[in-house]
Amino acid sequence: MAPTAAPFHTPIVISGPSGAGKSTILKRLFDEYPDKFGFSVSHTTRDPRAGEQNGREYHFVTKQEFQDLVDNKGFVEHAQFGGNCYGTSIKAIEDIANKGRVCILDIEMEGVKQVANHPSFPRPRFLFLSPPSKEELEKRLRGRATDKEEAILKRLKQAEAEMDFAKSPEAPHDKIVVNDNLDNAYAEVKAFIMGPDA
Ligand SMILES: Nc1ncnc2c1ncn2[C@@H]1O[C@H](COP(=O)(O)OP(=O)(O)OP(=O)(O)O)[C@@H](O)[C@H]1O
Repeated sequence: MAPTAAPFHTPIVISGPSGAGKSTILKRLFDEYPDKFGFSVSHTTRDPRAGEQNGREYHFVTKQEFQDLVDNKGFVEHAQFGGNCYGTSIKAIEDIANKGRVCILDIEMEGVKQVANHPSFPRPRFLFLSPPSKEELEKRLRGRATDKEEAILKRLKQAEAEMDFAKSPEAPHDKIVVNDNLDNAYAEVKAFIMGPDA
């Protein structure tokens, strides 16, 4: 009898404005299903901080190594923040799938576009988490109390771009969940993520 192939788990891309509730909902999902999901380990050109281990928090690479991966189309998405490069490699996603887990990618709008347009990477499933309104998003960002005023205003401006993109015809999302009531939003996200082949 032919050996049975391990079930293939299509990765899930979750995006949405900062403050929409992605971390809150993913934490709940990982707590409920501790062995089912995984985040891929990203590459970065920034230096490791104390306590960080290569291959655990990040794959720490040189600028040249990073560029080689870019040139070889080894990243599904990559970007620069604060002078350092960050990217999600195909191999890092496969590493999660090879453990029999569903890879969850929590990425922002530009990354979503890159994943959707990648020349060889199979299309993942795209989920967009939306706040109920701009006013509520602002309330939550302020309530979270992790950012200074300037950062909050920047996040709100970026949120508008994310929301406009989600409504545009080029958006790849298979599902949009509005995070109004947390329990309802969690149930909807869970239903999307668990089916059809998770
Ligand atoms: N349905 C909800 N009702 C009320 N508050 C919520 C709801 N969902 C999340 N929150 C709160 O909103 C704030 C933002 O949520 P969270 O940090 O999960 O957002 P995020 O999308 O992960 O943002 P970032 O992309 O910046 O990490 C948190 O303080 C969280 O507790």
